[in-house]
Amino acid sequence: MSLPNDLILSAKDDIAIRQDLVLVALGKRPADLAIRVGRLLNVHTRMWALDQEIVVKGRRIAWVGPAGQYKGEVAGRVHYPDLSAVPGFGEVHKHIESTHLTPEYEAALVLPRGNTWTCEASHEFANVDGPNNTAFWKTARSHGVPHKVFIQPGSAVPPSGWESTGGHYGYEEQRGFLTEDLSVVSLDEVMDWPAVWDPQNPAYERIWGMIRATVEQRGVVEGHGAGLVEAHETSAFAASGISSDHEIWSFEDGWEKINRGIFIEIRPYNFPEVLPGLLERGLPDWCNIAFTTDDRSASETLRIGASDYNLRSAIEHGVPPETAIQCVTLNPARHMRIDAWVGSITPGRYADLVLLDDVGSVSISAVYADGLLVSEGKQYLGPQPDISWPEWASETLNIGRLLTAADFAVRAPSDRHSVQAALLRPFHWNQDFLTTELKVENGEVQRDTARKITKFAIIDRYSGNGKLASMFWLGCGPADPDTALACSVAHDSHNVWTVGSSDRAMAMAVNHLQEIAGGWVLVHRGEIVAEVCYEIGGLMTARSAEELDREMQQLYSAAEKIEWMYEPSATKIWKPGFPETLIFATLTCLPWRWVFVAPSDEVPSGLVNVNTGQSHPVVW
Ligand code: HPA
Ligand SMILES: [Mn+2]
Repeated sequence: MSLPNDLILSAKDDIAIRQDLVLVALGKRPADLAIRVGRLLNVHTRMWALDQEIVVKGRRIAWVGPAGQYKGEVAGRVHYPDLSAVPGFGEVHKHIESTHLTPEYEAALVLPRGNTWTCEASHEFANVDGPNNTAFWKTARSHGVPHKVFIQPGSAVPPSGWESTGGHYGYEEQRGFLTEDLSVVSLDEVMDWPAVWDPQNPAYERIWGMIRATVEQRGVVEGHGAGLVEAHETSAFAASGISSDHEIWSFEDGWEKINRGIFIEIRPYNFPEVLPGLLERGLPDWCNIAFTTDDRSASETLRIGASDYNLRSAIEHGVPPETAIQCVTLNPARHMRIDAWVGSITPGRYADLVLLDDVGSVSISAVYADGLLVSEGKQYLGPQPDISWPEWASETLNIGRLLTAADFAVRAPSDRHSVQAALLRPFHWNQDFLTTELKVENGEVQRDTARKITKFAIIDRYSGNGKLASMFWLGCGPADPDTALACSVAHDSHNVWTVGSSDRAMAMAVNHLQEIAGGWVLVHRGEIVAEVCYEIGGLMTARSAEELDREMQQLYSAAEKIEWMYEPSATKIWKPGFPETLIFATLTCLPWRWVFVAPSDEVPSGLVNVNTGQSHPVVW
């Protein structure tokens, strides 16, 4: 009798799998494997049980209990007497796109680090190709990859009412996604807060349509509540039906939200500000807390780890290991309503185990996912399919023409020797943009490197009409002459951005970016000195983490030869040196106000206030 392959979760297949598991659990049908471990953490009781056996059929757990007591037949047995088994680690909020690897290579990177399932916050790829987003995220799993991706279609598609991208989601789209199969579980981070509270906002109908479709299908509405801390704001955030927040930047932020029923998803770089307060208060119940990655590049993951790093860091901050393990397993699984499939080592769930030789330091000896031994140490042993991604995934930059230096000129009103100019910084969260006076030469407004003022441009990569907007930014970009950096990762619309000390270098960088179908291009003193290919969606590459890291290291070393301008800004993730975090400087969600977007009829200059809808010329 053939069983479904149990890869893409459908209710029909799940029932067939469970009917078989019932008979295996009763010993009436044979099992495939018995994994005997020194001890096993039951995350439902937060207690260890000694000398346990996990009996596996197919990809699932059929039976768990004291070693030797299972009465059915078992085809194979393995025994790890000195290891502690904990459930596979899950990510409740992660943009796999930010690893910049396609899902089959993400799996090879994160499985050895204990991460066996991920709730993919997919507004990134969804803004590149909205119609194919769910198909994209099911492809690797359909090829048998044992890392499970639970798909969260993006509410931020497009991210604000003043942007248009490769996707446009509303009620009908979200209803369709949620009825496809069980792998689509929620609505990705609702983060356009003005579109939630303000009926006058142009995206109000669209956002509430997506929320309604999610509620209708009993999905989870995920949130992004950066800067919403005050009682009325957090009450409104919770009252909307938004169920979580991962933008927890302070203890007060997390405390105000968790006390209003909001599930808090804490990222490791926020641990120092958030965890001590929770521990000092002796928080007795951590079930409404998860630890999660959000965004982490392949290079950073190779350097510090994946979910294992999140767990290790929380333990180092004083969270008891067993409680911390619940925060990366059962808590996020329950929050996302997928705890029937992942989050614990119990019958019916996927056979995902992390075998630790030391719990406190999260030292991983081996990982099982779907009942398969997928890693020993850092060595990935699982399937590595060679997926030939279709053109809708690999040809996604549609600027439509080669650009010239003249395209980047900011022209002054006639007969002016100087103008007033609007300035933004990376992560400029002030009520107003900055203003300054800039010189005019031959009718064009000039940069002022001495005051760290350079030009930043956003190029529409979707319409094919080759439109772009340029303005002046403070405290970022290269000081060296004829130098520019271009990238096709521009959260969350993922147009193309470039920052540079000459219009010629900016045009050169963007034109080469078009040749490599997306990624990074660095031009130094008029020469292309480094490139990194993100050929899938302009966001990811179908290569190993190690291969991508080698290319990133070449970019970093070329960038070290350049003087990068810097001014502190509103967040600690903005640092001196190579401005890699500029990929996040084009966000248009909370807590931004004035933002720079690709030009449109509504916002021809690209400069708009997402709270008020007010736009403004970049010079006057
Ligand atoms: N919030 C909003 N957009 C994003 C994030 C985030 O945490 N990460 C990547 N895009
Ligand atoms: Mn967010």
